[in-house]
Amino acid sequence: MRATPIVFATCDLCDMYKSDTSDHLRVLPPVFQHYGGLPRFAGPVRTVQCFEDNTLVKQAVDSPGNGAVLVVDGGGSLRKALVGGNLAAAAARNGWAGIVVWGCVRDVAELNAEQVGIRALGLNPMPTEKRNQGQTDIDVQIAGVRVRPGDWLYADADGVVVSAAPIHG
Ligand SMILES: O=C([O-])CC(=O)C(=O)O
Repeated sequence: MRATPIVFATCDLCDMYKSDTSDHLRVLPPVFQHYGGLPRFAGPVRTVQCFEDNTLVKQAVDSPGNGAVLVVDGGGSLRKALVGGNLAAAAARNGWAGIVVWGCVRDVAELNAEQVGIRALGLNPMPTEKRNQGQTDIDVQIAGVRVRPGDWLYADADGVVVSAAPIHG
C-alpha cells in the first residue's frame, strides 16, 4: 500500500509556531541532502538507532509502514551507507512515506527511482555489516534535536520539522 500524500509546507508550519516557546515544533538543522522520488513527505515517526549496522533498518522497511516516516539515528557516521536501493524499494513497497537518516545512503539512482522520500547526510558507497545491533522505537537525538516515536515529521524542499502531534491542515 502506498502512503497517502499529506498537504503541507514546512514554512507555513514554522509560521504557525514561530512564537511558541515550547518544543512542540522542532526544526532539524539544515544538514540533509535530498534523495528519493518523493520531494515532500510526512507521517508519524518510528525510529531506529544503530551505528554502521543496518540490520534493524532492513527489518523496519521490510514490515508495513502504514504511512510512517522512519527516522534512523546512525550517529552521524559518514563511513557506511545505512540505506541503499533495496531498502528504499522495500520502504516504498511497504507503504513508508519516507526515511530520514542521520548517516549516509547509497545507490543514488535507485533511491531516486522509488516513491519514497529520503533525507541523509550524504552518499557513501560502502555498505554496513549486519551484526544485528541497535534499537527500535526509542527516543533519539538527530543532529542535537530530540525525535520521539509518535512525533509527526514533515519534510519538503525547505527543511525537516518534527512536531509532538499532527499539525497539518
Ligand atoms: O543492503 C544494504 O546494506 C543497503 C543496500 O545496499 C541496499 O539497501 O540496497
